[in-house]
Amino acid sequence: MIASQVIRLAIPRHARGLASQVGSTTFVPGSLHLKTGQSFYGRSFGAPKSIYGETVFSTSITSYTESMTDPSYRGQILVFTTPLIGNYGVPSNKAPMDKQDVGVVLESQNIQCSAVVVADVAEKFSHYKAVESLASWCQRNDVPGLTGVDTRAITRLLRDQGTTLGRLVVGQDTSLPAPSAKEYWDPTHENLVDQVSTKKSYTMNPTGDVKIAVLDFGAKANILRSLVRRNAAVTVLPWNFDFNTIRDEYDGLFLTNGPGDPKHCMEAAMNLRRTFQEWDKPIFGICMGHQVIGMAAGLEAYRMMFGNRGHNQPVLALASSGSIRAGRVYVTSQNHQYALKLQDPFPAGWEPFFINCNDSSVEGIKSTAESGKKIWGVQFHPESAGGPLDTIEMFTDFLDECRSHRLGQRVQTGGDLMGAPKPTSGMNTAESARPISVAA
Ligand SMILES: NC(=O)CC[C@H](N)C(=O)O
Repeated sequence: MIASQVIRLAIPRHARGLASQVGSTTFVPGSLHLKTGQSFYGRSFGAPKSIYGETVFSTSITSYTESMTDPSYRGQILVFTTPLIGNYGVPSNKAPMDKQDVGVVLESQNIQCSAVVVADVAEKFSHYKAVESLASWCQRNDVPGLTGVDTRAITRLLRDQGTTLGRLVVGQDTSLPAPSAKEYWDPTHENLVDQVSTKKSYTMNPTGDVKIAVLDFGAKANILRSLVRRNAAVTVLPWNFDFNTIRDEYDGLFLTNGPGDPKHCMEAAMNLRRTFQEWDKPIFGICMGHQVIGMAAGLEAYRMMFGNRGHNQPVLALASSGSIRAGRVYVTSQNHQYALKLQDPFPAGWEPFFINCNDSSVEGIKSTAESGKKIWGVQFHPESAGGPLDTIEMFTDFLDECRSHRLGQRVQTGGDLMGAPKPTSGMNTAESARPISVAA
């Protein structure tokens, strides 16, 4: 790659000077510099501030509001491949906290990504629930945006060279030279989970009929909502809380999504390994939660080239369990940069559950029937928000197993986890498990 390569694509004339007027909106120039030397020039919107971040792309067509509030995008400059973004505006983010809702409409209180890059930001928006434009929402959240750039070119670069550190530059700063390679901030060096996880535990829907503890690595609201709406009493705990100290009070354990490199969550994986050994109630994890389950099981997590971000990722089920049938393809919502390594053989007591149809990466793992455990991890997001709901019933499956365990009953509805024999010695023990490790 040529270090000083500059790609000037469709640079609107007004983007080269200071603030200028288009219609009723004032635009200031903005640009995106990549550590690999490429620069893209356009117009800024939202907060007038320059920031560093990890530049990633998402192929989602809708749900920019849900993606931008997903805490797993923390530290990232999010490039949307869909050209027109903002056309349905932004809704009010207030919701009740009750048996149906968890206090927010979107995936968290605020925008979580560092910045957004779009080909064409909608100046006008229209939706019956919209209360403001994308630009004004970004401004209020102190998040900069860049528009008027060729997001196809940026995406092709990121696809070919992998996720790349970037700097989004706004206003006067656009006349400064691009940063040198060593000036780029790398969010993966930070424990981003610690920044977004709750600091204090709290409970939602306390009268629910099944008690679920949630380790919060940066929970999307729709995960909590999906549990609450199925009448679970949900206690959310900080990511590094040792669940073993309170586990007898709960019917199940859930591990959420979360930002950054899973190796920052080793402490949680070590705690969880003990839980596997000493507790036989159901455990379910999504995305970061799935990676932590995998590391605790002795699998390795590695960094993918550009990850999977979008709401159209096909996964093939390799095993049947609950509502999931082996051999079926499910379309899923995803946002991840890391994945568990497919290894042969899998650690004792574990098997692959899903595989990605595009890149063959591991999309899910589960405890084997022989292990007697009820543990599932999925790399994708069954709760969607946004995206398809093909796998939403996995929440029902999990809570059914928790209720069934609680009642000491067997659920006779088929699927290899249903009615599995009681725990034996099939699961990894501290001695047999591989060391917890993360590939560079
Ligand atoms: N959505 C998530 O939980 C992402 C997990 C992890 N941060 C990754 O990028 O792979």
